[in-house]
Amino acid sequence: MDKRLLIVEDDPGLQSQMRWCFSDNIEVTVASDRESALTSLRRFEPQVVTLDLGLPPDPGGATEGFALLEDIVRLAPTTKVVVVTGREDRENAVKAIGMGASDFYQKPLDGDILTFVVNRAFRLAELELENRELAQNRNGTSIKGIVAASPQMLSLCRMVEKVAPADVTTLIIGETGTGKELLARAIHDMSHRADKTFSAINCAAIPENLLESELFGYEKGAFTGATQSKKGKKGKIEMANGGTLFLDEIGDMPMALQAKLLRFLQERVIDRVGSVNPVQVDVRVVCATHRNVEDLVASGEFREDLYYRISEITLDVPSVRERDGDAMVIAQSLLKSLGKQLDRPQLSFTEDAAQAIQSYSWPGNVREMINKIKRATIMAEGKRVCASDLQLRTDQATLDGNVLNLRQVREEAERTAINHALQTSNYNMAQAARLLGITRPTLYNLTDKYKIETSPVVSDV
Ligand SMILES: Nc1ncnc2c1ncn2[C@@H]1O[C@H](COP(=O)(O)OP(=O)(O)OP(=O)(O)O)[C@@H](O)[C@H]1O
Repeated sequence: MDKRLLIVEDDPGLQSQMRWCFSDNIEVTVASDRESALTSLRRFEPQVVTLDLGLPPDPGGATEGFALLEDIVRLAPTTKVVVVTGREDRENAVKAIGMGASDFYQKPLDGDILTFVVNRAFRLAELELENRELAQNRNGTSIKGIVAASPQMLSLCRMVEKVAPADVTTLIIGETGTGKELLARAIHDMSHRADKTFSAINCAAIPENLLESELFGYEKGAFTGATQSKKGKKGKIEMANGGTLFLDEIGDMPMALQAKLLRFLQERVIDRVGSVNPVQVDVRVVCATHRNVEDLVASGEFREDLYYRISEITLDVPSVRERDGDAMVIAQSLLKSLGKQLDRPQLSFTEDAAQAIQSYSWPGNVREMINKIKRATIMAEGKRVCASDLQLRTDQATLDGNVLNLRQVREEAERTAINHALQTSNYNMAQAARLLGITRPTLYNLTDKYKIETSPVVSDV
């Protein structure tokens, strides 16, 4: 920091004495009255001002000095003002501090003490500047894996940073692909449990009859006849002991298991399947769902008491279309990382591609972006990804002169919807079927009929 000091002093003798107190690394300017002091303040922007309160036209009083102090605090609030008063003038010194001066110095002049006080003011100004710069630079987020620039997402990230160290049960809600699991991991990584296990289970992906033993484990001999039961096995809850348990798609948890989970959350003990000896477990629970849990409670599909237990804190992750400017920022970052991964590091978006990215509604959020940009990275010719490489067309086939009949329109619509559901659900057939409102076998029939790929083009990012 270039140090600049303004000395406001009307006595020419004192002015030059004060000048001599400061080493060469401080640029010193002197002013004798309020007007010239304000001119210097504007021109040199000193970090520190020493201000003699007794200025003309009231050199015996302090009115002009106080008026100037008020001006400085108003015009340059970060400037540190050291008020210089007479020996017996404690009262005015205290008043000046109350008005915003950072320190005071009492005459007669003692070079060592004045230098000490002024250097301390410079140090304070420097620390405050560093602090402001740090605060300003926090326009991104330090959460690993999260690319965000929108105020909506940045404020959510700040919340995550606050929630993480507190051992509260947290519910993360938001549309599919918005980053709920990423945030759950961030909560774990930023908590005091970070060096212990993060154990995740997707309640929608595991058949109901297996979910209980997956979660709670089972005791030796629990399932008569089953070979694996000879040994017994710890469930995900026990495996997370000391760490964090992430229950994804909690809204899909079967009713019977909801009661058992509630008991665990209340008493922090679990009963393995086939066991009568409860096991004490210390885990932090983070849940996520893309479903509206309040609606599920209203329709009787989710226990109200469990809902209150899991949502001590609720984090609502905005969809990509609700984040101002994030679609483009995330797309650029994905193009860079996928380009590197797929050996096409020079790729950039054309203007029409950028336009398409910003106007598309991204119903599958970041996961859909990954799939679309991965495809475009592979398909792009030359060094530019254009809108057609992204395949963001939303226009439906209509009965114009180019369409044969209603069956063709219907098939086209079905094909588009299925592709969309598969990409949105990251090719999870059960989830895609649910999105489409059909059964899994029907979805398989349709993907066979339309020869639609049931797995992504290349492996995940
Ligand atoms: N802000 C982001 N920046 C970069 N990548 C992101 C961001 N948000 C999510 N992702 C990536 O998008 C993909 C989907 O994220 P994640 O699995 O956390 O979403 P989700 O909300 O849990 O989805 P679902 O509800 O379908 O389980 C992951 O590969 C994740 O790394």
